[in-house]
Amino acid sequence: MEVLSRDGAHEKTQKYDRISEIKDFDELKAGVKGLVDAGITEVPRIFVDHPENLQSALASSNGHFHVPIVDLAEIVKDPSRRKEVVNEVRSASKTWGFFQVVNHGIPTTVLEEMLDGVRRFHEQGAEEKKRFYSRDFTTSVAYHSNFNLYKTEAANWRDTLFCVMAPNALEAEDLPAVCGDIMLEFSKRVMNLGTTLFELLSEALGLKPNHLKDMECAKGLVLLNQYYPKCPQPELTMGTSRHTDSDFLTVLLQDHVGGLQVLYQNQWIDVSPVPGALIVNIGDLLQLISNDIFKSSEHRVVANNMGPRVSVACFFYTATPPSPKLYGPIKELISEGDPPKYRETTIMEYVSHFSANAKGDGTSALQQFKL
Ligand SMILES: O=C(O)CCC(=O)C(=O)O
Ligand SMILES: [Fe+2]
Repeated sequence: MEVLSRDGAHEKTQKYDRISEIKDFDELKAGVKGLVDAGITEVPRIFVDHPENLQSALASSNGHFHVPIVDLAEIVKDPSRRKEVVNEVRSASKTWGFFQVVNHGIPTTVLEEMLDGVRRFHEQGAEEKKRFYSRDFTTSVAYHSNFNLYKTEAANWRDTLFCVMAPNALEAEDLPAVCGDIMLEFSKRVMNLGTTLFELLSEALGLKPNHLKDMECAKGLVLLNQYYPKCPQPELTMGTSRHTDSDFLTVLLQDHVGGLQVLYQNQWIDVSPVPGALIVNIGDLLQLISNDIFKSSEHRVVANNMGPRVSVACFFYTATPPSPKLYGPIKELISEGDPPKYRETTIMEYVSHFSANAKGDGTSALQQFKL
């Protein structure tokens, strides 16, 4: 018998044939939802996380801190308020890397119908979903559980429907029938909101309103339609392990269940559901091009036994087809006193490093691009 290392992680992976259990799970093509539907009452060991991750998950959320809320109606009603809104966006993007937006122009009915559509997709028959099951991220539509299933030490209690909505327009018939129409409607509106957000973020960096848009930050949109089934032992696993987002910017729609947390001043703070609001967070690529002025913050989702929980993470970046553009710290933000902190990269190169490192332990791929 192999002598086990004292390192708990190693010990855990050596005690059983983890890869073959992962394969068995993956080959069912029914996700975590499939396990729950099959009536499991215990979390299978491929999902069981390290005690240190779970302990801090339970001891979280200090009521002193709240993610900032930015009211976008101000800039429509009274253009003279724009400067104050830009200041709020700057301050939130530098410190939290997260804020919520209200009065963002997307009707609540569209948000609710989108969440319902994602729920319908994940709750339809297993056979229907299986047709979309894939780990090929160069396709436009793929359903799977845990994009990094074969890399992490603990799988997450989550299934995902991945859809590349822009720059190449999809037709309703390319998308799952139960949610295609609402995805197209929702994406169109999120693209419009993205334009407004990138204008505000450009101004917050002291640049012309079109700067980030002209760099094609708002050109590509990927939807990660997340489904977190009710978990029989939420104290043993995570919904989404700690991570930063690899994109420029994420607009996140969450339902009423809660469980999203952001790391702020070394504490996990709940990003509580606010009816009708959308969450906005800075991704790694925006941290890179802003030369660390904006912060891509770690966040995670705890598992729950109230579920299911549904969310839609809208990633702004051009993933498919890959953009040949090189991205580095923006020239206008660089001076003798503020030299570039990162080397240039393409989105594809960055995302490849990110995925290779997506082990669920919060290690940032940005470090590898530091000068
Ligand atoms: O489900 C959520 O609220 C967050 C998901 C997330 O962080 C992601 O997809 O990157
Ligand atoms: Fe995320």
